[in-house]
Amino acid sequence: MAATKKIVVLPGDHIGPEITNSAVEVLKVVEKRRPELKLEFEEHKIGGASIDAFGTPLTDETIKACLEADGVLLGSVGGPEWTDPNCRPEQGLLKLRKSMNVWANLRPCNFASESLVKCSPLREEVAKGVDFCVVRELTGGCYFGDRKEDTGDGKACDTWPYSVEEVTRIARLAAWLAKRSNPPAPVTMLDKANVLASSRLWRKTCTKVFKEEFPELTLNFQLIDSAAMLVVKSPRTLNGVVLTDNLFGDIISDECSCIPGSLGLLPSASLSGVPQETSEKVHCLVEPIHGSAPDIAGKGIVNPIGTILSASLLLRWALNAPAEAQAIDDAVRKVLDDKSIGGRGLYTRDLGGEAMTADITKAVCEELEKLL
Ligand SMILES: NC(=O)C1=CN([C@@H]2O[C@H](COP(=O)(O)OP(=O)(O)OC[C@H]3O[C@@H](n4cnc5c(N)ncnc54)[C@H](O)[C@@H]3O)[C@@H](O)[C@H]2O)C=CC1
Ligand SMILES: CC(C)CC(=O)C(=O)O
Ligand SMILES: [Mg+2]
Repeated sequence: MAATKKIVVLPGDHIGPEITNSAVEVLKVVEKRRPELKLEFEEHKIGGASIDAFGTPLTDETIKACLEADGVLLGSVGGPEWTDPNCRPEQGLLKLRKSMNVWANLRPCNFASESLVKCSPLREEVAKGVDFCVVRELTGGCYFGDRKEDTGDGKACDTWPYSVEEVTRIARLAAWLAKRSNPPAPVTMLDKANVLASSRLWRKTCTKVFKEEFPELTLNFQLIDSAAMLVVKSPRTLNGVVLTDNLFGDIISDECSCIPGSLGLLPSASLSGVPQETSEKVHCLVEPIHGSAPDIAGKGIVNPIGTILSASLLLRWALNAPAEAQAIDDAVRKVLDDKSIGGRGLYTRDLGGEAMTADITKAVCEELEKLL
């Protein structure tokens, strides 16, 4: 009999439940067509929903469930209604990442379908062929450094700590990813080494790791401000692996989402190690890269593709089911390429179309049924 895999689902706030519902529907199709992959879904609260129910953005019970699970699927947290700086929805997500020790956040940026090139605000010849993966350090840096709130003295402060150990492990993971490509992909590290001490530690550590352990790989350095310019001017120069810290990775990946056309398209997977490289349990948390989009919540118009592709990453990284993950990617591509709808694919409003969240989800499920 197939061993049941437990997936913890954390819908979160605003559009969170809409997008996790879509991804769970898609995963249920996989389960239906692959009886050897038995999935059990267990839902918990996080963020504002948890504050409202329990007075805290993340309970110990939810952390325990996530640590015991085979994988965690998160929607999004946050919203303007939670205003207490000492009890914010986002603190729940940061605490979850730290508790699961998921220090590596992989954010692939490419075209889920080549037909999307025409949705890019960039000219076609600039946008086409973009294919890189942002490897963002996720449990260090200024999101986790000591901070001081303004307590009425008109002063606030955030700190930006990194250790050689934290940089070494993410550098090795980026190199491991780069080596999986044929030919091996170049790695571009983004930092602010002309100003920040933590960035200089990153450069020194990455240079050492690549020179001593991966001399066959190319490691380029790019300052983060000019990298932000390259993302819109010549994004293919970043093709390969883009290695960067927590804050820079957060910001640049939202900018990168404009290349394929919408923040709603891009998935992410956060890992506590490389599953193929260790016998220890690797925790895996998947989520779209966007936030809780309060401006469009509850209208049925959210683009669910970033979350559906996150479910694909869950199959790939947490459940060792690469063929099923590929089938989801292929189903998404078919839906985006479906010319039967006004001759231009099935798109939600963020991509200039009229499809509802439910239309996209249903179409992906139907295509997936045919593929599996
Ligand atoms: N991982 C998480 O849970 C994250 C949570 N947040 C939180 O989300 C809240 C809103 O933040 P914003 O800055 O507005 O960022 P956001 O990512 O929620 O939205 C930015 C813009 O993109 C649009 N958008 C986002 N996802 C979309 C989708 N799937 N389909 C169509 N359009 C989409 C929104 O409608 C909005 O206009 C804040 O409380 C923030 O802290 C922000 C980023 C990540
Ligand atoms: C804690 C967050 C809301 C961080 C964020 O914006 C992200 O991970 O994309
Ligand atoms: Mg973000």
